[in-house]
Amino acid sequence: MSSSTELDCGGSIEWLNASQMVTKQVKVKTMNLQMIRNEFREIYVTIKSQNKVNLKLPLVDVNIHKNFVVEGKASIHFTKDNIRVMISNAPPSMLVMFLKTMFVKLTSRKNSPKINTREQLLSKKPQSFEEISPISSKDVNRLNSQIAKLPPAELKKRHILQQRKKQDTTRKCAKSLDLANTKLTEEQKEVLQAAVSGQNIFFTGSAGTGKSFLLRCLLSALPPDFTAATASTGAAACLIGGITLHSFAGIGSGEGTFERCLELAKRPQVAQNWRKFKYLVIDEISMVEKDYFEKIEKIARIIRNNNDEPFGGLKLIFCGDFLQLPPVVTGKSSSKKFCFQSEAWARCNLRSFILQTVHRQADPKFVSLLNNIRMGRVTDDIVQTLKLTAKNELEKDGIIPTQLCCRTNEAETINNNKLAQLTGTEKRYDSVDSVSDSKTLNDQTPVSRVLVLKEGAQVMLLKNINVGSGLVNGARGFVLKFSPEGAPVIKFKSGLVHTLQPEKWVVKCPNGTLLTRRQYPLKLAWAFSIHKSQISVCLHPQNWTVEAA
Ligand SMILES: Nc1ncnc2c1ncn2[C@@H]1O[C@H](COP(=O)(O)OP(=O)(O)OP(=O)(O)O)[C@@H](O)[C@H]1O
Ligand SMILES: [Mg+2]
Repeated sequence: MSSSTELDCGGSIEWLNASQMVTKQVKVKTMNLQMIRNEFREIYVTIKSQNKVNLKLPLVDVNIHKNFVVEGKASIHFTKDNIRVMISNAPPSMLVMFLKTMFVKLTSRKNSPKINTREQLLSKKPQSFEEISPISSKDVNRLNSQIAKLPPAELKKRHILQQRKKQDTTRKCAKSLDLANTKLTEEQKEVLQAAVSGQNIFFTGSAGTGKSFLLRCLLSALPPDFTAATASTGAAACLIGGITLHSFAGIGSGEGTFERCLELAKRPQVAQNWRKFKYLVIDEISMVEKDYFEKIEKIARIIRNNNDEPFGGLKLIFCGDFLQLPPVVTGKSSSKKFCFQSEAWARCNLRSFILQTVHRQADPKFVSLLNNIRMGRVTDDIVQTLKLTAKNELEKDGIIPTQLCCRTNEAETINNNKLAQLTGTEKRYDSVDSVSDSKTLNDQTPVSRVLVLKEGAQVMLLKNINVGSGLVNGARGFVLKFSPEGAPVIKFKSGLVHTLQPEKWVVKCPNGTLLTRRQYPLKLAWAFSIHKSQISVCLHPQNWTVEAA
């Protein structure tokens, strides 16, 4: 893995003339950028790509564009040499660290005493280049003292700009670049190391041990163009910014004969998908069915023309908890098995990790109770503790516990009945979709095409609007009224009253095109299916009071 002073990526290098026109361009599949310093402590960036490029550019004045850094893209313009390096396919968290280090080193260097050319020529120091050290506390102190020296007006301007930028980024890319800054625990780090070093891994752990959290960190440490980020359900895929395993695999439900499935997978677009990736990530793997798993494993070997390695040599990163959701059983086949029961799973030779620390709940007694139930161990003590909760007050500020149902249509019936019981006028909101009648948008966004509300309707928020004030995915409340413009005004359980605006969801198709849906981020929440609740509220379960159906 690259350090924060080195970056492996793809991209191109452009030579510009005085009017900033590109006079020469070299495109490369892979290149290596590294920050080094010479005997006079001047910083250079080396750019190397096999036989194609070998540059050493002084890091004195650069313009950095980093709007697409979450996608692993950025550009660095070395103004002195008028060379622009277009970076793509960089692991986003590495790219963030690299650019951050470049910024800190550049700023702290600006303050250091300069040695002029004459002094350099006369110097007796032997010529040397060494790797630059990662950001040190010295660099940070230098940077801070420089900021402290700024006049108050400039400081204020910077602060406002920073705040605005922060809000923008949070809204634009919730998948967070801050992941680069977050502290993984030792057990999480071990998984990350194994994955980025190319081992086939499966990591599991009980609810709240940070599986999804770690997976998002992991995805940001892998090259996006070579990583197929998939999940067994649309909603889980949406949470990691990926696509469903079914749309990636391209064999429909996988229920046809193997020959038929192979035929489907050989379609050019699908086959290209199977060939171009290096890593296959599957979240919520427990919901992937055995026969389906076996089929795609064999198909991968055939299409990738590599029969010796599991999945034809793809590096595998599987995540999920087999003690949570099993594969969805449809009417046709009632005896579906877990994918770990397949021969293909054994062939994958996965290194398994079990995350132990629960991050979601702080109460050790509650954690232990949940862990016992997870393993099917329900002692008298646990029964007693749970029975005592029957005395808990269920209704709070007009919000009743959400009922969990085994089937989606059961939950829909409850919600529709409750809505019908309200006497107010119905308000209907149609989503604005980039394509009409899209099954993908219906399956992969948590919001429905048509949302019907009334005053008093119990709802759940489906997007993080403002984490600091508790307006998070999973927060519940009820429709207090409709604003003069017709927008729903929600009173949340926390007491906060907020007028909602339509939000945008973006779904990636297997061919890379993006579909969008704009809708109010709400869903009726008197009842929810267990599958939906698992996926919609996994980020903020503390907002839930749940009553079993
Ligand atoms: N290293 C960490 N530092 C701080 N917070 C963490 C860390 N790891 C996980 N968390 C937090 O713990 C909570 C639970 O994490 P997460 O949703 O990833 O768990 P999970 O294992 O995927 O649970 P589930 O099985 O229910 O899907 C989240 O709020 C997450 O941000
Ligand atoms: Mg999870």
